[in-house]
Amino acid sequence: MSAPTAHNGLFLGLISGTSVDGIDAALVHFDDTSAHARPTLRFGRTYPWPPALRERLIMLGQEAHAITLDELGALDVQIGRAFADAALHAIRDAGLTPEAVTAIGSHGQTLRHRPHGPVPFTLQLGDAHVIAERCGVPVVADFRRRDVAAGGHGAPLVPAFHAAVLHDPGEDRAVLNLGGIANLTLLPAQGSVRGFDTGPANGLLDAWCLRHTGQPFDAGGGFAAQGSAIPTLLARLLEDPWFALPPPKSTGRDHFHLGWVEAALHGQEHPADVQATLLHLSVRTIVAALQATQPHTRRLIVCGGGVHNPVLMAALAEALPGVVVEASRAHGLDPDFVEAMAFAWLAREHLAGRPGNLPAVTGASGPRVLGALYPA
Ligand SMILES: Nc1ncnc2c1ncn2[C@@H]1O[C@H](COP(=O)(O)OP(=O)(O)OP(=O)(O)O)[C@@H](O)[C@H]1O
Ligand SMILES: CC(=O)N[C@H]1[C@@H]2OC[C@@H](O2)[C@@H](O)[C@@H]1O[C@H](C)C(=O)O
Repeated sequence: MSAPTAHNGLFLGLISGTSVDGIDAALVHFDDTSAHARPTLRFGRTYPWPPALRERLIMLGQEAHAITLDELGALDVQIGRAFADAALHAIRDAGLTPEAVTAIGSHGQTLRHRPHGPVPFTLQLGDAHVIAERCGVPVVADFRRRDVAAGGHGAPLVPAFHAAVLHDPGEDRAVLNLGGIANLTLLPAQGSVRGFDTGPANGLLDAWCLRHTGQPFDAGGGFAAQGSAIPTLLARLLEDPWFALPPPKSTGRDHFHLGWVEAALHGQEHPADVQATLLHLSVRTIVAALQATQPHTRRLIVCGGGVHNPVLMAALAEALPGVVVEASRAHGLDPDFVEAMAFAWLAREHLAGRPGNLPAVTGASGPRVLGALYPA
């Protein structure tokens, strides 16, 4: 079989994000071979995790849960199988066969993200050999570690894709991903792209909501709307020194988890008020970061699951008078599949031999081709 090239058109992006809410699959067509080719989402769907595997992943992501080497090895394969199943379903559900797909870009599942310290690392599992074997399609995977090896955070990676498809020379824009963690991409009309994580978003909202209502997420923001933010709690949470760090910066659920919230509670708080406080924590940290880094932003383009939370979206718009706050759909990008599309794009950049990272975003010492190729 000949090696895949960036000249072929259809790529499949796969990711499970920090919310572990499902495996997003996006079949993306690119209209030419350049990095700025227009991507079209041909098919996007989120496939559920096997419930026991999801439960274990959430538990492992929350705090310092111990894991044996045996379990780690098995998890890598189990996640790889779940990703392969999602890929095969997506290809079939789109009415295609694997031969139609040039390559799969698989992010895998982040289990730990520790880009600081004497031995910086980031760990995504989901054995790409298993995906290539089961799908019969070349896979590009392990996108973050080369950037970390080059002194970067290995995250966020999606700003390069945002820049390729959403930059407008006529206005200062920003793109906000409201995932488990929130991250911003700054797209000034002129000047270089920047991007960084701003802190927790849906991850904490989901965890608190599950504990107090039994529901996996706060559908429509109804639970938060029953309460009011508690100013003293909000102030205590904002004291976390991570928020004051300058970019480049990235974080994960191993930092912002339920234990982190509990450490700031007195115990008398009404659960709905805590939910509202966590929602406003996301808004405050996003808005503060945007105002500090690109104060003249005209348009904030929002993607990620948080666009479906009207309470969160309204609070953001209210905190940003003069800024157009809109979901990415207004720009032809389904907000639920922007990240998966980005990993389809990153696979394509790998095959083209082009760097996928932006050193100004991740802090890496230079541009690097990201990921490794696992042949079909
Ligand atoms: N109808 C809704 N109402 C409120 N929140 C919603 C709704 N639909 C989705 N969400 C939120 O979006 C989350 C999923 O978002 P998304 O898939 O963007 O996260 P992720 O990709 O896992 O995170 P990350 O970008 O940090 O990796 C859900 O866990 C939930 O909190
Ligand atoms: C280590 C890791 O998985 N980070 C995620 C997480 O989820 C959102 C934010 O934190 C972002 O930094 C990143 O994901 C997206 C896909 C990115 O790399 O741009």
